[in-house]
Amino acid sequence: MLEQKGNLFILSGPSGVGKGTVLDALLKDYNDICYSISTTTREPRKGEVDGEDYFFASEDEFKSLVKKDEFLEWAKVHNNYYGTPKKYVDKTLEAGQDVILEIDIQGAKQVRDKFDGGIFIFLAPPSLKELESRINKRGTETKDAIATRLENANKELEEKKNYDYLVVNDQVEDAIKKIEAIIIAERCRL
Ligand SMILES: Nc1ncnc2c1ncn2[C@@H]1O[C@H](COP(=O)(O)OP(=O)(O)OP(=O)(O)O)[C@@H](O)[C@H]1O
Ligand SMILES: Nc1nc2c(ncn2[C@@H]2O[C@H](COP(=O)(O)O)[C@@H](O)[C@H]2O)c(=O)[nH]1
Repeated sequence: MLEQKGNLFILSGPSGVGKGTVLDALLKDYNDICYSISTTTREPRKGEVDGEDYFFASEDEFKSLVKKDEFLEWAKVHNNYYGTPKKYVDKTLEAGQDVILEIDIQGAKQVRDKFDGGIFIFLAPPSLKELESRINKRGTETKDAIATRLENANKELEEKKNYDYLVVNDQVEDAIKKIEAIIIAERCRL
């Protein structure tokens, strides 16, 4: 068979919809898809590990990486900076391995503009009420931060029309199955 580059999958959707939950479960089944660890200026949450969940950086460090053009995309999301390290993505795809990004909607837009052939999956909540309940239940944000995330979610949901696939995260297991089906189908694409 001819040497082939890997596929770039982009999983996006509003905060609290369950991107992390779905992706963690998916990656347990798929050890041949590489998760790109983002850099962020957000404070680590309890239990989060530097270099596993995120590369945690100061705002100065982040801005210096932006200046050096180290990010495939970056954005200010809910008052913190987040970016996808470019070198990791390039080198992994070149090696023929698939990569998945879990990023916000602004970042996904940048990848769409810059990268040819990405596969964009929008993860949507069954309702805004359910989204609010999930963020509240997670309990990792302050009241103000939750309000910002929900306000942003209203606008973000309008973006789903620009994606290749729409997956509603009602039951985690069903959402995982649908994303697995997308990955398999894309791997068979001629
Ligand atoms: N299908 C589901 N049904 C009920 N609860 C869910 C479902 N999917 C995820 N959750 C819960 O919703 C909360 C938010 O999920 P998660 O942290 O994965 O969202 P996220 O989209 O990654 O958020 P963020 O963008 O803020 O990082 C978690 O407490 C998670 O357990
Ligand atoms: N544009 C980017 N968005 C990213 C990246 N990594 C994560 N994210 C998104 O940020 C929000 C908040 O995440 P949280 O961990 O603080 O809850 C969420 O929508 C993530 O998908 C990135 O590299 N670029």
